[in-house]
Amino acid sequence: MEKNSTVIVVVAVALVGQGPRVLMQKRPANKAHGGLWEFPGGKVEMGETPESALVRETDEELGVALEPADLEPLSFATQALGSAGGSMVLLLYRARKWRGDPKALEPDTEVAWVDFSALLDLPMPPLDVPLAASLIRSIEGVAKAEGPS
Ligand SMILES: Nc1nc2c([nH]c(=O)n2[C@@H]2O[C@H](COP(=O)(O)OP(=O)(O)OP(=O)(O)O)[C@@H](O)[C@H]2O)c(=O)[nH]1
Repeated sequence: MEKNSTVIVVVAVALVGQGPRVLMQKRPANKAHGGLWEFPGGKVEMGETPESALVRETDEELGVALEPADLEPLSFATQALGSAGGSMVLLLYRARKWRGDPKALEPDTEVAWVDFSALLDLPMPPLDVPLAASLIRSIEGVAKAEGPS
């Protein structure tokens, strides 16, 4: 049987604030990965670039305005979609600048600022665990490069 070669591209962003801390979003109970905490974002739609999809998703979900130039590619993770084939690729960006105070605008979602020290204790979808670890390492790398304060 011919395998499905569809690749679903999902984009997500780590909004990083002082602390450091990161904005996480709780998924609606009735959706895939319901009740788990993830990075805000969603699927890239036809005609969009990954960056324009993220600008749209963060506007819709959080009411924040991101500039594509402020999106730093950070890491990615992939997952097979099941026996029919196909896969999902999750691209994680990092942003330190945005306009607006993030709020949970979608029904049945929550947002929370999470200290990096507590991030890996959150219940997250499986793909987010290595991505969260990459995020923590990236900030530790910045702290080392900048030297003791
Ligand atoms: N946004 C986002 N989605 C993630 C993350 N980790 C992860 O496994 N996913 C999965 O990627 C998929 C993204 O779908 P979504 O439902 O958020 O996308 P969307 O906003 O375009 O939704 P829709 O298809 O319901 O309209 C979901 O299966 C979601 O569970 C993450 O950190 N952020």
